[in-house]
Amino acid sequence: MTAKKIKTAFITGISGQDGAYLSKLLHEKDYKIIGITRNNHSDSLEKLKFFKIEQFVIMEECDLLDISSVLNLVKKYNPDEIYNLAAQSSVGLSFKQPIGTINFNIISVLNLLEAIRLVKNDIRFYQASSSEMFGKVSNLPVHINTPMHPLSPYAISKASAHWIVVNYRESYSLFACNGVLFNHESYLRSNSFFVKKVLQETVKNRDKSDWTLKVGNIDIKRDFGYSPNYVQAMWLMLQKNDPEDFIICSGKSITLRSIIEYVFKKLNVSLDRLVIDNDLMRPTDIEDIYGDNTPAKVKLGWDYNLDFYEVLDLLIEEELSFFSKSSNN
Ligand SMILES: Nc1nc2c(ncn2[C@@H]2O[C@H](COP(=O)(O)OP(=O)(O)O[C@H]3O[C@H](CO)[C@@H](O)[C@H](O)[C@@H]3O)[C@@H](O)[C@H]2O)c(=O)[nH]1
Repeated sequence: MTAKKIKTAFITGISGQDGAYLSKLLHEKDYKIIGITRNNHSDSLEKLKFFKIEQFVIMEECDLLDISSVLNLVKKYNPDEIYNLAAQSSVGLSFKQPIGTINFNIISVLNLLEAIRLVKNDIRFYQASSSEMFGKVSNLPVHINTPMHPLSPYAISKASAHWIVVNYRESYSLFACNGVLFNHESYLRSNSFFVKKVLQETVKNRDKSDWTLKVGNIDIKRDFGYSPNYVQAMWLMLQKNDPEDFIICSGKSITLRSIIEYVFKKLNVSLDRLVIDNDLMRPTDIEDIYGDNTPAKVKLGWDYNLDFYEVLDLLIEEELSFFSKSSNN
């Protein structure tokens, strides 16, 4: 009997929400995981500690803008798979830091692909691509070939990275693919993002008489899903026989206002607490977007049927439970 080969995976951006859920998934599948962060601070491990898996991940500090560091790391571990989740991932921040966002989100991808091409061209590469790059869409749902009209520096950077991946696949026959993920949430989401901000602030402050929830444009629609299920699609994409890009989404959009109304109702909070703050509006924003997840379901066997209100029920429960634990400590 031959022993099962242990696969090695790099996860860049391991300290984020998706990094933690993907680490958990790969750990359950017996992968050797190399977690790559910009700074190896103890807070990079926070989300891995949530699942008590930090001791199973080898952490490496690497500046993805520095090709020599990337080359050395690839030579050191000879990974089978690279999941590139590292990015300046905030659309809002990208308007304030357009050059930093565009520089990092494009050059880091090029460095990783160059390292694969030069060192070991059978490494399978997953790129965290984004629905943001479709931007101003005139025909919904979005398909993988829908024309792009990016509306932010972040979206422009992700569109460029997306095409770099396609170009390396077509030019050098690399197993490189884009997972075009729409908004996806979880308890581990950073609180600078809309859904987590609404949940965390409301659970924490709802009994304070002077508290208000300040938000930007909430009369727009987005396609929201659940992160633990979305990382499964990332893994499935790298197990296929041939590399291909996929849209990963729920298939439906809902207004941000309806999310606030749902959360407030569940937590008995009056809508008088809602304040629209013009400073939180973006110079441009997508009005409505949802995608077609049929190819992911059919070709990858990806299973996703959650309605976002079901996801919200789950997230409200988790937020309440962790908030009461932290208040009791
Ligand atoms: N963050 C935030 N967003 C707000 C607020 N008020 C309204 N919004 C609106 O809420 C929507 C969602 O914003 P975010 O949760 O910040 O996420 P995002 O900009 O859509 O980007 C996320 O999803 C993309 C697609 O998967 C990712 O590519 C990106 O990295 C990020 O995870 C945006 O239209 C934003 O303008 C607020 O107070 N805070």
